[in-house]
Amino acid sequence: MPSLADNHPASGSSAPLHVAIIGGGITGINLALGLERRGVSYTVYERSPGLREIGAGIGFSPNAEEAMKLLNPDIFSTYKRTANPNGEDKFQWINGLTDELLYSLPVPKDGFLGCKRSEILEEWGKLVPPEKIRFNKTVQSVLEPVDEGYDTNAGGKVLVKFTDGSTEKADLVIGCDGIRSRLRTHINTSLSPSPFGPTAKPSYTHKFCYRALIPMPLAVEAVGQYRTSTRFMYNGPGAHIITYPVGNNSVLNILAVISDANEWADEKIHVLPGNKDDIRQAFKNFHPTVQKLAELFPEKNEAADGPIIKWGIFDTYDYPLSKYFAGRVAVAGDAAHATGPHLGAGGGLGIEDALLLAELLHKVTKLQASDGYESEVSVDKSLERALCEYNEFRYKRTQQVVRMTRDAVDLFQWKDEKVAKDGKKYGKLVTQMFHYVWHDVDLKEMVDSAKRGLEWKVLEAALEPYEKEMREAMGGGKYCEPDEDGECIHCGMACEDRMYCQAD
Ligand SMILES: Cc1cc2nc3c(=O)[nH]c(=O)nc-3n(C[C@H](O)[C@H](O)[C@H](O)COP(=O)(O)OP(=O)(O)OC[C@H]3O[C@@H](n4cnc5c(N)ncnc54)[C@H](O)[C@@H]3O)c2cc1C
Repeated sequence: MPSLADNHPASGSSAPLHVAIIGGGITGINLALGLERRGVSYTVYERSPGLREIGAGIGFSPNAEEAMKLLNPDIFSTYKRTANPNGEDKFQWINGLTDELLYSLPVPKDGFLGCKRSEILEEWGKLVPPEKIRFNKTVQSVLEPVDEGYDTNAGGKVLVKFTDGSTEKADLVIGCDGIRSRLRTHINTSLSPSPFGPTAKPSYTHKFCYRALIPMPLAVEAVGQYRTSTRFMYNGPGAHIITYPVGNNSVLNILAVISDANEWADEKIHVLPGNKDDIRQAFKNFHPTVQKLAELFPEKNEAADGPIIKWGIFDTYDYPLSKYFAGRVAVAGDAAHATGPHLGAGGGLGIEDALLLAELLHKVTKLQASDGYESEVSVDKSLERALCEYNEFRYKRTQQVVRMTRDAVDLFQWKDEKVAKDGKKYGKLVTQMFHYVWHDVDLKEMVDSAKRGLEWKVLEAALEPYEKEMREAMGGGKYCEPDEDGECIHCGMACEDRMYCQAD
């Protein structure tokens, strides 16, 4: 099937707008590669000295795979090259107390593959031309023409200020700067009066996790060949473990998620020194298979010669943004809608966001270059309309996934024990949730509808001055006001239909 990306040149043509992408994580790099493919000018600003991801696994769901194909076929082929082949095309849940199969959900053929995070990001990063990504650039603030302190010499562009004192200009700034996004704060403040005060902040979900990549021979010794060959989740009261192989079956990715009645010690830091005893304690009443998996976690963080890391799971459920943009600043990925990991959806949603943004921005450049009325609309007005479409098509779905992810972890961790242990009821719920993430969006339809909406909105904006002129030429720009007999009370003309009043 032809890809949307097939319609675009493999980069090159100079475009009349420039986009600043803040953050070189999964979302930022996918967006960069989508714009690259469509010849839209951009620069990525990343605060780290290089593209960095932690040593853990990630699985990309079928919707994410589809979005990759449509964004840029090179994204998809790189993913396929890096991803681990499925042992079996299914996702299997085990009752963690009895070690019996609870439910098995088919995944599309060769789909929902696991990768090493560091590897996939590094490989995608190689596809971005080096001159288009700037490292060691931490955004401090952004200023738009309406903001106090805006430098009027900046020609109406958005100013991006960095902590090193430097400044850059762009027509549009897209914050792909993750769960603790500065750009989200900027938008929320700009959208005043905001229902959530000055920060639409992430909050602690009362779950924390431990993550590790275990050498495969050790994992096989613990739980056997089959259980390490494909994706499994072990559910139980207050905790669950998920495992799947990555790195061409060289390591087993393992994630233990544990419920926590306490508050998180410091909301500004999402990782804290951990202790393997947390894991032992959480799974002490589970089946020996799960206890063996729990034992696979290291006692120490060897690389840092320190304690293992405990990750707080935060999301934007309690304090969401009310809109994903303000003026010419937008957010995408976790910056817009951070979600827990339990449906394996966050990364994929960021890639879907990137697809829509890339397509809409490309459309703006095409409208600007057209010889129709649309080209008379300024770039900034067209961009604001593009962001309206982006918000319209992304807000509902992404917020729904944030909510559903909280329900999913409750299900995995036996909030309702009866349902959690009943394979039929459990299967129905879990299928609904995963299918919502995987299939509830037709990405091509989303892109086409949003582009049609943009075209219409830009045309309306283009015709506005002509309409005004015409109204004025036809009598002051007021419509007739009919009396009971259908005659205008001002000019006396018959006016069953709306028409311009001829009175002076
Ligand atoms: C335990 C766990 C397991 C998960 N498993 C899955 C899974 O299997 N599948 C899935 O799809 N999702 C999964 N997710 C979610 C997924 O990891 C995230 O949704 C995804 O990484 C978000 O990518 P992002 O690019 O939006 O943000 P990030 O990855 O957070 O990237 C943000 C980037 O912005 C940079 N940055 C931040 N602030 C600034 C600044 N001021 N200036 C410049 N740069 C800045 C950062 O350095 C970083 O590089 C999981 C999450 C967790 C916690």
